[in-house]
Amino acid sequence: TFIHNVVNGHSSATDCILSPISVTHTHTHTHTHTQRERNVITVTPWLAPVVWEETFDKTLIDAIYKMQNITVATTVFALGKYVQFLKDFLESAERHYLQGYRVHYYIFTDQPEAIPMVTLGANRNLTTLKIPGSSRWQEITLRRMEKLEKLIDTQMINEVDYIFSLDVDTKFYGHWGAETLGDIVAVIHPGYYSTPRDEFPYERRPESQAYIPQGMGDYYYGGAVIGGLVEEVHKLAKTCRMQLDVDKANSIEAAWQEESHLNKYFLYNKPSKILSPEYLWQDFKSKTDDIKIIRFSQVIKNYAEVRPNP
Ligand SMILES: CC(=O)N[C@H]1[C@@H](OP(=O)(O)OP(=O)(O)OC[C@H]2O[C@@H](n3ccc(=O)[nH]c3=O)[C@H](O)[C@@H]2O)O[C@H](CO)[C@H](O)[C@@H]1O
Ligand SMILES: [Mn+2]
Repeated sequence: TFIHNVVNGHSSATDCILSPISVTHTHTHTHTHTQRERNVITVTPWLAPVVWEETFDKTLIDAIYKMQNITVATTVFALGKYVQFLKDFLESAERHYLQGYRVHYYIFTDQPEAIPMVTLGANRNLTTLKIPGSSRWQEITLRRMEKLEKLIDTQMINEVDYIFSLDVDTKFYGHWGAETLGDIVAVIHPGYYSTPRDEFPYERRPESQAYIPQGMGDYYYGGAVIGGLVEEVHKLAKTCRMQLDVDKANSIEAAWQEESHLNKYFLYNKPSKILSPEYLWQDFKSKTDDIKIIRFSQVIKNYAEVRPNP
């Protein structure tokens, strides 16, 4: 292997993503001035890998997954003005996302006629699913769990192996391959990867089903990427949907809608693999030394212009 890990931190509770187990990566071949030190975790305290550049061997991973002839469903929601993001999302996915794998995009939209013509590669398909629009953006993101659950129920169990649910206001800039596949996969939110745990924007009101008490929680996960085996993602979507229903009945909406419920779910059902912020960056943020490559990123958007309500 081309990496050796030097574990030099404490292995106790997680206060901050950079501190729980500090792992320093060093190339075995020494290049003195180009080498940048990273101080990031590559495995969680429950022994799930955190995927960063240089922690995996792409050729070896492809050798494992190519043999399995897998299909990866990819769901994306584009309602209201968010249809404008589809072209860049799809074109960049066709350049970088799971190249060489069977990919089936499912696009939920209120405007099927607005879906751009994008030439898809071999073994890549796209299905459009018409759903009603909404005058509240919160309602749109909240409904993703229910739609995901129903989609898996109705057409996926026998057709698809893995699934990713992705935000549409995004673009791929670099390799996103089979190293992202796992039983149940979360991504670390780029805005909070070096934030102390007690400052994570979890839902803090006990009245909500998404409640996470101070002192608890592992990481702050982004709602823009959820992935895993179809059965596992179904369980996640169904659980979150039921919790969202309870909140709705109690007239409470979690701080960050379905993202809050996702974080609650992952507190009690640990992800088996975690994607580093290389897999969910934000275009307005400049690259830090820990990030060697930006693979997928939120584009800059004018909230007031694209969302149906403030
Ligand atoms: C980086 C990240 O993790 N972003 C999360 C964050 O803010 P974001 O600012 O990323 O939320 P957002 O406005 O992108 O909404 C999430 C997604 O809902 C869809 N959409 C939304 C509004 C609309 O009018 N039309 C439409 O299609 C679209 O697929 C979009 O990508 O919090 C949201 C919930 O509060 C979601 O959890 C997002 O995933
Ligand atoms: Mn987004």
